[in-house]
Amino acid sequence: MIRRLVVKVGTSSLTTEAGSLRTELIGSLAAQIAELERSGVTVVWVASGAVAVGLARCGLTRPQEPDVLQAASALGQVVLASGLIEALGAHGVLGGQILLTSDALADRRSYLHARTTFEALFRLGVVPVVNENDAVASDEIRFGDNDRLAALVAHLVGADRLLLLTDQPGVFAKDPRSHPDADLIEELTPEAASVVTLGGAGTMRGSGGMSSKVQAAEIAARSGADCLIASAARAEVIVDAARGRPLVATLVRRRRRREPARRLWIAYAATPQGRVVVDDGARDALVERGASLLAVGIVEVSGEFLAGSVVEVADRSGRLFAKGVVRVDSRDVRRCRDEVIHRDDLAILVEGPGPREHHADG
Ligand SMILES: Nc1ncnc2c1ncn2[C@@H]1O[C@H](COP(=O)(O)OP(=O)(O)O)[C@@H](O)[C@H]1O
Ligand SMILES: N[C@@H](CCC(=O)OP(=O)(O)O)C(=O)O
Repeated sequence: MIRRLVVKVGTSSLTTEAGSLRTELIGSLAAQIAELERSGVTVVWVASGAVAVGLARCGLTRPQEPDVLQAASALGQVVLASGLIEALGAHGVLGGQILLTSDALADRRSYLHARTTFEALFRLGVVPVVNENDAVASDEIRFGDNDRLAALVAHLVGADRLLLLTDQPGVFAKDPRSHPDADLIEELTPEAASVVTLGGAGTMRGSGGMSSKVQAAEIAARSGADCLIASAARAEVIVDAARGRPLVATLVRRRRRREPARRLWIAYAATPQGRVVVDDGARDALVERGASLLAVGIVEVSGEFLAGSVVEVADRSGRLFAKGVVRVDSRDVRRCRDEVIHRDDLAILVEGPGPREHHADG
């Protein structure tokens, strides 16, 4: 039995084509969350649909300019959160809303603040209903999709499991909408992932599609949580996923070690402002030995960035293998005598025996 669960339900499940809430499904999800809460499992409910609901209220459909989508979220979020909180209330559970932006988790201080608030809500027996703060998030700092947000929240609260509920029973070898005979992938190992083709969002309303769920599962796995991708419509899906009962779904197993939240943010939430290309020696030092990046190993710098920005790190063949926070402006990189990226600010994106095994959680 797990202790903490983050459940994320997508727009395609929570809203109808016409952009209203699916109240019956929401009621059933709320009943399951209430059942788990009563049996001592702490649940966070990440819910999408603010934009879809808001657009419908204005008589609009996607696609729209970003500012219109942000404005739509302002209309839709209150409806979405009230619908969910009311549904929880019908089962005797309190719900409270938390709206997050990626910089809230990037900055150490606000990360700790957010964590403290989640913990206080848990102590009060309140289920946090979470979404991105779409109305104020700028393009640069947006998570962009709630799958990733849910994975970073799973890390923040130390969840043992992340459950991504959508309109499909899991990840298929190909998009089941265009390939109805595609096989369901029961466990997404790196080998299995190599045969999967991920299409875009299934509906006009959903945004992330299956590829953002697979990326989110990877973040969860790296932060110590198993991830299940399953159908929101399957009866008792949340309860069965929490209790480890048999379930048609796609599982991505957790890795042995949790990574620090800041490094997960660098790897997955931050928008890179530039790129450095390094030689093979520097690549090996970073990946195999967990070293910091020194100027001597850098062969090319592209983009203009300031100290403190996140940049991509690629090898000579152009393969992106890390991201990190630079300590110098782009024009000073070559002259830098200290670390250009300190090892603590570096996220390695490829498998290797290196730094990830050595760092405690942040
Ligand atoms: N390989 C795949 N396996 C399963 N679904 C896929 C795959 N590739 C693309 N999809 C699409 O992803 C959709 C789910 O993503 P999305 O619409 O963003 O859902 P949500 O709103 O629940 O986040 C599915 O309806 C499906 O059409
Ligand atoms: N924050 C947005 C959700 C964006 C999103 O990730 O949607 P989905 O792919 O349906 O989970 C909203 O509430 O409309």
